[in-house]
Amino acid sequence: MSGEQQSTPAISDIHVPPVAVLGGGSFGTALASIASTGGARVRQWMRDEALADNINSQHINHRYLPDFEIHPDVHASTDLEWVLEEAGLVLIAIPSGGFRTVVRQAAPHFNPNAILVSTTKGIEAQSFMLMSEVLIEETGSPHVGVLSGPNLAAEIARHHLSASVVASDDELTRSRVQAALSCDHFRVYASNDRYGVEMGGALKNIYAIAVGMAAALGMGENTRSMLITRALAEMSRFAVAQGANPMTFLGLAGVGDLIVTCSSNLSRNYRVGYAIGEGRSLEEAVEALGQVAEGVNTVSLVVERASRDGVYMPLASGLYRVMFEGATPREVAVDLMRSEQSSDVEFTLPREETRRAQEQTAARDLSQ
Ligand SMILES: NC(=O)C1=CN([C@@H]2O[C@H](COP(=O)(O)OP(=O)(O)OC[C@H]3O[C@@H](n4cnc5c(N)ncnc54)[C@H](O)[C@@H]3O)[C@@H](O)[C@H]2O)C=CC1
Ligand SMILES: O=C(CO)COP(=O)(O)O
Repeated sequence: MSGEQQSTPAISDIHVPPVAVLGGGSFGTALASIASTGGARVRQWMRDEALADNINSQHINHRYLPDFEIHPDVHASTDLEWVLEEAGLVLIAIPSGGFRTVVRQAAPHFNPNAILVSTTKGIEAQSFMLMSEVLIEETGSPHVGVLSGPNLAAEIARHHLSASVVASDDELTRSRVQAALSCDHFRVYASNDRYGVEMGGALKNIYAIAVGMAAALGMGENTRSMLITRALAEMSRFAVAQGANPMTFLGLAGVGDLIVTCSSNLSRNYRVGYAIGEGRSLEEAVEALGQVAEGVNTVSLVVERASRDGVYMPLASGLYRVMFEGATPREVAVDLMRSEQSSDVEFTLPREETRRAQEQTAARDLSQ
């Protein structure tokens, strides 16, 4: 051995393969630009030829991110085979409703060792599968991950400092994504709780609708804070019952994403909730949006699953009643305020203990 000191390999030493982004919406476009800024060769697939031409000639996605200049090295195309040619990292930003169809179409063109990453925050309706599970089922790849975090596309596009989480049990997937997507305005943290990270991204959309609704009804910051915090309790209760690690909800893909989506008018889910709170029907709210708001479908799927599994989810159930059963937001708010007074952090004081203490106190009072 020579006497020279070996330096520790840094993330900048990791090879960044050509990147393919599937999806021509706001998030796919923001991610393509980040990867290009980081130095990767980037091709972006979309089904709309005019939009692809637009991106290539003017470097603007007029339909989904009109005020933002895309990195000039991003090449858009409707030719899936060309986009996937040589791609070592594939980022999939297709809404959950079309995700499996696109993956099935793309699968024959994936390179055998390509890293496949879902950035979609939704649940498949028929199967209740998360998108990384769909990816594994469709491809059998060992290099599957998810990217999720507080990542409003329009803010990323404006180069506001942002961070996300790559989650995978495959180390190679985590480090390649960190290397490909890190740049001066974007950081990527790693997690091995793929299920928890992905569940966090899907569930927070439900609560963004609820908080948007409360904002439209003129409720204040105490209300917002109560809703966000109880939402965190509720979503982690549900996700843990399905197999997630509760600690994941303390991170960017849990509380981080919940805060941003419940606080910003840039969130489409928040905007749908706001429109309903102003008195619009769900159909009107979704049509006026013209983009995907995953929470609209997620709420039905989660409420049904929670009822099957006996998971207590008063906020999601109340929202479901407003969105699909004609209850008014005010009725639901009153019901929620009068419902069981439970424990704050269930991981320290279980709900059952609070209930038992209340029953014992009531029994003692009755006997006096
Ligand atoms: N926009 C954002 O700030 C963020 C979005 N996401 C997630 O990314 C996913 C995609 O969202 P966005 O890009 O924001 O949506 P978007 O509404 O801006 O665009 C959706 C894109 O997907 C395309 N698409 C829909 N169905 C398709 C199909 N069957 N085949 C081919 N293309 C299809 C549309 O043509 C459009 O280009 C969603 O699950 C969302 O939750 C995640 C983080 C941030
Ligand atoms: O996931 C997001 C931010 O992290 C985007 O939220 P919306 O889909 O509600 O716009």
